[in-house]
Amino acid sequence: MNICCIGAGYVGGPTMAMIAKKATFCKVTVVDINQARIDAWNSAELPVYEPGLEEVVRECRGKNLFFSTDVDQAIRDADIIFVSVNTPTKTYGVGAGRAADLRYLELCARRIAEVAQGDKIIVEKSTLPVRTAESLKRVLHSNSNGYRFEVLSNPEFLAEGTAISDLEAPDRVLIGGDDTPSGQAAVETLVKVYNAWVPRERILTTNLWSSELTKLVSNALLAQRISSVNSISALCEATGADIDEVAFAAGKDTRIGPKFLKASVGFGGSCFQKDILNLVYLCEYYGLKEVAEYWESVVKINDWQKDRFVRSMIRTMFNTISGKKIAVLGFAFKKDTNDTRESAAIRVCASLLAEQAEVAVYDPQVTEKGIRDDLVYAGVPESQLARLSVVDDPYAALDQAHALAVLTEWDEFKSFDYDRIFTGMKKPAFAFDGRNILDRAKLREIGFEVHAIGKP
Ligand SMILES: NC(=O)c1ccc[n+]([C@@H]2O[C@H](COP(=O)([O-])OP(=O)(O)OC[C@H]3O[C@@H](n4cnc5c(N)ncnc54)[C@H](O)[C@@H]3O)[C@@H](O)[C@H]2O)c1
Ligand SMILES: O=c1ccn([C@@H]2O[C@H](COP(=O)(O)OP(=O)(O)O[C@H]3O[C@H](CO)[C@@H](O)[C@H](O)[C@H]3O)[C@@H](O)[C@H]2O)c(=O)[nH]1
Repeated sequence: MNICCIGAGYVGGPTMAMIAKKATFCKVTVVDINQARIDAWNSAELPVYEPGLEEVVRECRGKNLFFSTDVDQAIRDADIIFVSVNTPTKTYGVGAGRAADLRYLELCARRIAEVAQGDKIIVEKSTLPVRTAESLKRVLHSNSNGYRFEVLSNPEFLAEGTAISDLEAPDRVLIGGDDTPSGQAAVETLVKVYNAWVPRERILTTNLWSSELTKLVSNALLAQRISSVNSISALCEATGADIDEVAFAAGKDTRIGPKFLKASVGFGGSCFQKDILNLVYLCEYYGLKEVAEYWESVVKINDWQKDRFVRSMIRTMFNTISGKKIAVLGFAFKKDTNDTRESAAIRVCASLLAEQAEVAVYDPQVTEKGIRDDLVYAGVPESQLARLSVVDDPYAALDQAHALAVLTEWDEFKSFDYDRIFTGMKKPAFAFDGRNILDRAKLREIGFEVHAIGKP
């Protein structure tokens, strides 16, 4: 079976690598218009950092896994075409700041219709608004040369940093298709691919719209848990309760469950905010104002939590951080990834720079260019960026700093030499733990003044 995936990003690359590894009867070609990205996939330095990914790619690349910029040829050769292009929040026109920008997806559909020389199964891998499959079918069939295109929805649930284990043993694979004989046949073809390693009972099949909506709802529910626990973290700080104790005890109720209740400086990542705003836009479109407001509050609490963290830093440091050096530990939106999209660190660093702090960032995986680009995109002016430094050595970031702020939960931060760090810092030495990973008792013993999320 020939599989093509359009879009060699965080999802397309790892997902197709896993299909190539497990469904060895498939030849998988991942294509992209970004030459640099494809070159990187074909090199020793993959464009995506994921534990375990390199091994899978090394095992399959050149055998049944290929990366190419020849989009047309890959489309022509394929029986199944996954579309895994970016679907960012629209920044212009109607729905700006909320709706999903579907222009890349539509371009793919038009290209497929134009160059295909046979019937194809088209799989929506990107996260999309409900009923996108309908538009996709119209674009495909209005431009086809008489060939049939069966459209399926197969949203991806992998989380970054754990992509390989998530793909290897997914909680579920979801496939939505039309309730017609040809639609169901297409669903069965895709089921066969996943069933090469995923037990059949974990492969759920639904109609197209349920599948598309489930993806948005899953992310909304996950993000809602974080905003819920973050909102309570503020109440904990006010009352003397401890958010980790509260979340642990509440999560012991099997109806609530223990996962995704970790208070933090705020959730980030390319998906949660984008997908909730997409859901909000859909609700507004269908006239469901109250439902839209309900879900939008999840994003509002998240922004409030990031701002609350910065306000607390400023208040604690005698109401001014102007000219003070602040060491920021971690810029990625979570550990074990080099991805910074919507990372809480962006808003926090932008605010610190606006307050005229000297910000020194250390992240084990994110490049200086990535960090500067993010801050420029966030609107930080050049004059303020002059006060930003990005260093490879965490101890250099911390030397002579007035405060440290943990913004990503990288494991290595736990084992730093805090005695040495304390000696090199200005006094009082402040530690603001936006991830609750530091050993507060030990740091206090050393002499730090420690502030954590939702802690007395
Ligand atoms: N990142 C995640 O963890 C994750 C998880 C689940 C779902 N998703 C969803 O998957 C989709 C892709 O996300 P991503 O993080 O992989 O995005 P990405 O930006 O990393 O990758 C998308 C790729 O598509 C390419 N592309 C765009 N238009 C193209 C075209 N016309 N022809 C060929 N290539 C084209 C881009 O060059 C880019 O390399 C999004 O809808 C996202 O919401 C992402
Ligand atoms: O208890 C928690 C759990 C997560 N986070 C933060 O939430 C964000 C998102 O984390 P996570 O969900 O682990 O990573 P993503 O890669 O964004 O994955 C989410 O978004 C993907 C894209 O749609 C989905 O496929 C995944 O199922 C969904 O978990 C990160 O900033 C985390 O630090 C918390 O603050 N507290």
